[in-house]
Amino acid sequence: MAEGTANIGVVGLAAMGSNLARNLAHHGNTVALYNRHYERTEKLMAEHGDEGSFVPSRTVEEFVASLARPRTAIILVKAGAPTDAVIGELADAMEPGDIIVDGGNSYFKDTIRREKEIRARGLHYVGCGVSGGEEGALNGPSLMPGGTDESWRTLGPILKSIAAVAEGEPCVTHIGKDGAGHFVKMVHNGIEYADMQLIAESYDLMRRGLGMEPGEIADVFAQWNTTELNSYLIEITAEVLRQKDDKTGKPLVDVIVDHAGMKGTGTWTVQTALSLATPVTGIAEAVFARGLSSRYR
Ligand SMILES: NC(=O)C1=CN([C@@H]2O[C@H](COP(=O)(O)OP(=O)(O)OC[C@H]3O[C@@H](n4cnc5c(N)ncnc54)[C@H](OP(=O)(O)O)[C@@H]3O)[C@@H](O)[C@H]2O)C=CC1
Ligand SMILES: O=C(CO)[C@H](O)[C@H](O)COP(=O)(O)O
Repeated sequence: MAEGTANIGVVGLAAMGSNLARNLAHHGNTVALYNRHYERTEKLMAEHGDEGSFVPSRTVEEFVASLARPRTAIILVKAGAPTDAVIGELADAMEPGDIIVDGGNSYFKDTIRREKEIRARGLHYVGCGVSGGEEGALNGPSLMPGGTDESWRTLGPILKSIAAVAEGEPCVTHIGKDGAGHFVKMVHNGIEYADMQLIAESYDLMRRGLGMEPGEIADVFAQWNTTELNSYLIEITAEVLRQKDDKTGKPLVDVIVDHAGMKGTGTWTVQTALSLATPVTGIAEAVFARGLSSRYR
């Protein structure tokens, strides 16, 4: 197959993939682009195509041909069957030595299975946790890649070029083989569940226990954000509590339903902890609270 000029590709151009592709382009990478429905690719090119070097494609074959060897493609699509579908298409078009990276929130046991299947075809497979949400994907995520040492040699410099920087160091390290990266991302998300539950319960104590108004509680969170409690979640909690509903003028928090969805990473963390006899009581309570919240409609 012909060799292209892009040193990295992104498959899946929704919120995460489009921002990660832009981040890669901002840091001097030539980025191949592919999405199942071409409209997303067109939108990214129309709105941000002038931000760096992009090579858009309409088909997987065209996408793979636009990559330089070893061809390296990061997938950011829905976890589960969609990820398997995209891996299958890419593996059919790629050649031995090429690298498939799954940046989605895949279950680590799926990653172990996929790594074995892909290795048997002579390709490298890297499950890579991506943390920081859409904002992080654009401006600097924390990255948790697994996979082989060989794939890390190609991928490492690319990931270091786009990662967040803390204390002078890029927030990326080679976590270990096969599913190690997604295992760490799963536990990271479990901790995030517990953190969000702590925030929700602190709000509830102030609101129902002390009878404070959302604006007053926002001030408390904003003050906490100037102390050792400083974090992105505390910062945006203050912002969220200040939002008003356009229609009623009431605090938005009083208008929206108290229903928190979940995609599964917190549940996987607790299931894994149970099987390892490791207590993660705070995370378990957070998962139960999200389950209970699903009764509110
Ligand atoms: N959002 C976030 O804050 C974070 C998300 N993640 C993970 O990153 C991944 C991407 O997240 P996000 O950007 O929110 O996108 P979504 O999880 O909403 O997935 C949408 C993308 O998946 C593609 N897709 C869905 N089904 C298929 C399929 N069968 N075949 C091919 N492509 C398919 C869509 O293509 P099409 O446009 O054609 O429908 C689209 O590009 C997910 O695994 C998510 O869990 C990780 C960290 C943070
Ligand atoms: O991975 C993430 C952050 O790190 C995403 O925000 C993810 O969507 C969170 O999952 P859930 O909806 O289950 O809380």
